[in-house]
Amino acid sequence: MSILAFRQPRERAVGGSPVAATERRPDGQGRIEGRGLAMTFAARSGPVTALESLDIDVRPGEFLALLGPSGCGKSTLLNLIAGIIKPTSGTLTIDGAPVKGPNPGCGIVFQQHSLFPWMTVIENVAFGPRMLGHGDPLSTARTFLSLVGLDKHARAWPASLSGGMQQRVGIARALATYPPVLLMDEPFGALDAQTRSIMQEELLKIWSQFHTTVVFVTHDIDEAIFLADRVVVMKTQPGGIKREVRIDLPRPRDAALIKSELFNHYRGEIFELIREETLKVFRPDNGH
Ligand SMILES: Nc1ncnc2c1ncn2[C@@H]1O[C@H](COP(=O)(O)OP(=O)(O)OP(=O)(O)O)[C@@H](O)[C@H]1O
Repeated sequence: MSILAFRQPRERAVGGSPVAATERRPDGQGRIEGRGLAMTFAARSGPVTALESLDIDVRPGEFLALLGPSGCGKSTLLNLIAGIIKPTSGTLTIDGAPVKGPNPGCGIVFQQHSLFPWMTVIENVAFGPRMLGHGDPLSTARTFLSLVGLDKHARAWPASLSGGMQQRVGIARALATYPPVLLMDEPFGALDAQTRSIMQEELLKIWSQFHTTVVFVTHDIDEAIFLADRVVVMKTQPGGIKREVRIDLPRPRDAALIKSELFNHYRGEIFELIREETLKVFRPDNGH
């Protein structure tokens, strides 16, 4: 599949107005549907119900952020979508096909750089296309390294790159198989504030070319608002969805947006939602 097939498909940011997420993905792929999802872990101290009765729909090409207090099940939900773990009950499909295990239709980027240290940067990015038997893995890898601005570092070892550069390689690697879904678990959590802000803008630029469906886990309210079409705030004990907040900020977005009145409004609303849930953990008898 050509990289051009996904280039700026139908987004017309006329007057900066947002476009419906359903229009974004020309091939209509990347739809995630979860119904009645529950996940109970058998921990040493007894069963831990991480998620219960969770329904989720993510539209093709949508950018969804998951926010919530620590332990509310964000990573668990991401791992279910990735097929890394199986739900205790409920159904989960991607483009109508049940998720039965890890599938190449999901690219994954974790917080800690998960590059293979024994492979050069370009070999890391070529790994997925090679495993899937795609035409010319090295040429694909070069294309994606160029997309994240690291083509000059193709022959470098991962350890010689900064944290931000390693995460860019991680994004290139995750996208190099053209997955309809990109799952990101606090990918910028270990970066300093400035690098993080630039990485967020870079991610949106890349996304504007592919419109891969993104599910992005973060603890950072500003990051979630800046990136997402929709922020899902999760609740604790057991984990589920508390509220969804649609982010009607114009695209394309740049860092100046975080000073706007509307951004501030979303920040306040989401802060209160998360605070309510966090208080339940710290003051369980308080009735909050
Ligand atoms: N493999 C596991 N075995 C036992 N319990 C687990 C396992 N994985 C997660 N849990 C528990 O499930 C709950 C949800 O964990 P999860 O990591 O999904 O939360 P989270 O919202 O991603 O947290 P954080 O924001 O701190 O990363 C927690 O109580 C956690 O201890």
